[in-house]
Amino acid sequence: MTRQLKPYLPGLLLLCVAQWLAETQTALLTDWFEFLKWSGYGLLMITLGMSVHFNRPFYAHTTILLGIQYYLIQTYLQAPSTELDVQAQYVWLALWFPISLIIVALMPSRPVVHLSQALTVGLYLALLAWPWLDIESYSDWYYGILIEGGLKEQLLQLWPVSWSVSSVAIWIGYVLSLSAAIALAHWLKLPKVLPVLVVAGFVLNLRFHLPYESTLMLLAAVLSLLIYLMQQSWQLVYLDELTGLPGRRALNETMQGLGRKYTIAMMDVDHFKKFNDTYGHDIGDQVLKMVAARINEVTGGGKPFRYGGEEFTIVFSGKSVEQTLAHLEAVRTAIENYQMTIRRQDRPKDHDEGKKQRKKQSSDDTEQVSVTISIGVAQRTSEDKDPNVVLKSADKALYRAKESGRNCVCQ
Ligand SMILES: Nc1nc2c(ncn2[C@@H]2O[C@H](COP(=O)(O)OP(=O)(O)OP(=O)(O)O)[C@@H](O)[C@H]2O)c(=O)[nH]1
Repeated sequence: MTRQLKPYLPGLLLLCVAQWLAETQTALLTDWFEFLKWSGYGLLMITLGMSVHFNRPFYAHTTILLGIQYYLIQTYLQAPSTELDVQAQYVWLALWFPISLIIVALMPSRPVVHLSQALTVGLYLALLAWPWLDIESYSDWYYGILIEGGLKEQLLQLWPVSWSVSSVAIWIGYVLSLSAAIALAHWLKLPKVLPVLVVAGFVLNLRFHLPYESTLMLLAAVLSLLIYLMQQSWQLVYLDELTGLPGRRALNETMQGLGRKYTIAMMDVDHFKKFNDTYGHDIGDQVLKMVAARINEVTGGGKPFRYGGEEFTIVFSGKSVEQTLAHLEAVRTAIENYQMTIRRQDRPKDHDEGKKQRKKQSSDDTEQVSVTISIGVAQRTSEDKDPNVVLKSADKALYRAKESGRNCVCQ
């Protein structure tokens, strides 16, 4: 549970800090208001530039959405909300923001400079345009539906407390958008900043009455965007895409920072070429993910990496070979004992023939497979001080493990 919540923490923490400042530091905020306001626009420009540079359209769109929302709040919504037009615009803007975020999140992934991105901008601007271009007809419509159409009574009946109708509409809109954002971030693996931004919009609307609330929430939201964008760029550079383990670049940097005592283990999946040839490259990929997941569970303070292909490395800082052997044995046996269920490859390609056969052998459709790994391990010595030399010694020990019949640890 805590692992699932962890990605949301940086953004939520920033939102909490912004709320604390809004509650307690009014005098300080008054003195610094102009600076904070223009910093907000500056950070928006930096985030937009970085999103375009790193080809991250989702981040570019959310930065634009935040910027538009902030500009409209500063320009049009500083009047008391008892003014009917202001209230009508406020409700529309409050709902437009999370709806546009969901639209942007659902757009198919295309490069940042692509016609579809311009169309997406057009779509959310069109959604926004009516109340600002034609406020009179929009207000007539808004109040027509709400008051003459009886929607106000219906909405208020839904609510146990006597809130204003705009609060009820915003609550319903935000609860739906937040559920959609969490579902998208979780199941479609969309950026975790999406729910954080919906929460930011929600809190902003709940506490709109506080002075400086919109400026603080903009700063918190845009800083969250920047943090998530940098985190994603870091992952692109350092993490291996298939297995999610740190890759070769991360290994090289870790090796540069090692002290006087450390051990390096090199490991390689046994007969993996044969496995690929028998079951296909896609199932080979699934096996590599399974192997990486077991290696990632290594105990004893080992740091796992994907060295490349079907080779992995574990670095134990501050440990001798003897201190690591039990932990490496545990990884080796965990992989040996792991049974992966795969679909059989010999199913007939022809659809009708396939159906007939599946009836006959419905439970035979799958097959259990397992793989083993060989491990070579070496530690820093007074002769071998360079981590690259230690790595080469571990590689030689791996070769000996292969020669000794595989599925074992050699030093
Ligand atoms: N599916 C898949 N296969 C990979 C990947 N990277 C490397 N391979 C395959 O891994 C296999 C490595 O084969 P070899 O180096 O000949 O070694 P081996 O068959 O494992 O034999 P031993 O190491 O001697 O036990 C090759 O067939 C590569 O195509 C990958 O990312 N995915």
